[in-house]
Amino acid sequence: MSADTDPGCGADMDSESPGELADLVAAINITANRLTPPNGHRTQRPPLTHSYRKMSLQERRIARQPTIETKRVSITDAEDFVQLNQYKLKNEIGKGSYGVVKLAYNEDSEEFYAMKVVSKKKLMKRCGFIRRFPSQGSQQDPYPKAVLPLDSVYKEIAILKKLDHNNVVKLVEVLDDPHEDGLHMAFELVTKGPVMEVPTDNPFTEEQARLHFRDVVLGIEYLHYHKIIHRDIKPSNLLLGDDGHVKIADFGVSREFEGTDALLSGTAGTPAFMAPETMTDHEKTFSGKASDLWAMGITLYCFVFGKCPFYDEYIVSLHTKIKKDSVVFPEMPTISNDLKDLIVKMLDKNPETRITLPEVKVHPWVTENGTNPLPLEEEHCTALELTEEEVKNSIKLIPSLSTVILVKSMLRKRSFSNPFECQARRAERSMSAPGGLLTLCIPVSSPSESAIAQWFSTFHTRLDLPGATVGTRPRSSSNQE
Ligand SMILES: Nc1ncnc2c1ncn2[C@@H]1O[C@H](COP(=O)(O)OP(=O)(O)OP(=O)(O)O)[C@@H](O)[C@H]1O
Repeated sequence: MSADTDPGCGADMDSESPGELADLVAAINITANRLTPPNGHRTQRPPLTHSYRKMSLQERRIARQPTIETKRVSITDAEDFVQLNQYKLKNEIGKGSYGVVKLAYNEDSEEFYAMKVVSKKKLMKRCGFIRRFPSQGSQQDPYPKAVLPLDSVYKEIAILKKLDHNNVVKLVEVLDDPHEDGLHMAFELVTKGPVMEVPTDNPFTEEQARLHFRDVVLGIEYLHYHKIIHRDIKPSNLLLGDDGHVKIADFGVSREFEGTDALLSGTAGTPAFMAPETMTDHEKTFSGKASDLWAMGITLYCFVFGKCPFYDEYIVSLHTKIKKDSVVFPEMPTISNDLKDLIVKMLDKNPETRITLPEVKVHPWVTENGTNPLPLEEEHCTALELTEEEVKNSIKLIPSLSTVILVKSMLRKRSFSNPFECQARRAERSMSAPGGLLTLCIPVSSPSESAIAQWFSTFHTRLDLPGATVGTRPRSSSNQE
């Protein structure tokens, strides 16, 4: 939704509703057993517990597949879908300011995705129109390059490609054929859609709000750690997955920064969620991190009251309220003093004294007085590691063709000698450096490929001896010794 046209407190989903989307996905009879149960309604969320959070943190340690970039696209229209390479595009499930989002079935992976479809021509026209009518007397380009709509989509793609976190939506594939108008972005499907439509008469309980807010905190910590300011945090950009976890979406106005924080200027995002310091004149810079924290505070308020704390249908009056008015807590529903304390600290008009993310993480409301701490930054933000299971099954992770050739050769020759080394070199080395040569004889009757590879990988990593040569003998000869 565009920042210029809507203060952002209204619901902006006019396509399939979240419950309908889950039903729709489940109803499509292709891979029913792999999909969301038909009753994907909000009230059916699985209970979230602390151990659940621990489990998914371990799960996410497995690195995701990198985003695929496809430059050749074939599009054919069928009766009730459009075939786009391996994707069948079906119903529209959402609308953004730059295009629509469709449910897409990938015939290769047999999974559903959310396909954002953008018309490059329309985006170019939009900026062309603005370029033809510069504001009167202005010497400056009224639409600086960084915010050209098409550029901002490519910027969004560049950012999304780098991200791999449980609480951030994943961009799976970008299909961008220079000869086609449509730019397609396949995202993982987050079946329940926006976590909340604002305004609503059914806000979350404090417990529900805490669960979702903690996900947002982790997602934002990950983004800030990777030097990205989201700039448009609001409930409609927080998508709820089948597993009850929230994922941050829509990086259309995000910014990358260098150093410890972004020094931003100008307005971006959704007016009702914008921090007071962002509404000053354009030359003044402000902290990107602090502005994300403000938007998180407004979001938390929406979670428990179902409406924004500052609202006016006129942008100028809205800005005045955001800059001048104090936060008012309605009598109903009543919320705890800890939660009030957190919201007030997040909605501190002064970005210098506003609560920071590390402080939010240890706030008593967030941690339930320290009984439910959030993981440390290094536990969920740093580069992904192998899980114990992956190390155990290292045969599945053979990374290079040369390793595969090595194992195959060992199987064929029943020898652990290096197949890439020529006979002569091997002989030369064994003659010249007999002391450095280690020959191991192990009994092998009929080793399986995986057994040899597993043994080899364990042996290889433990031994770590340059020039070590490993040989095998048939069991019979070994038995004779
Ligand atoms: N990965 C996804 N899974 C499920 N639904 C999605 C997904 N991504 C987007 N949607 C749906 O499509 C809608 C539009 O998303 P999109 O990101 O295009 O627009 P937006 O959030 O309104 O942002 P903007 O207009 O600022 O680009 C979302 O509100 C959501 O309902």
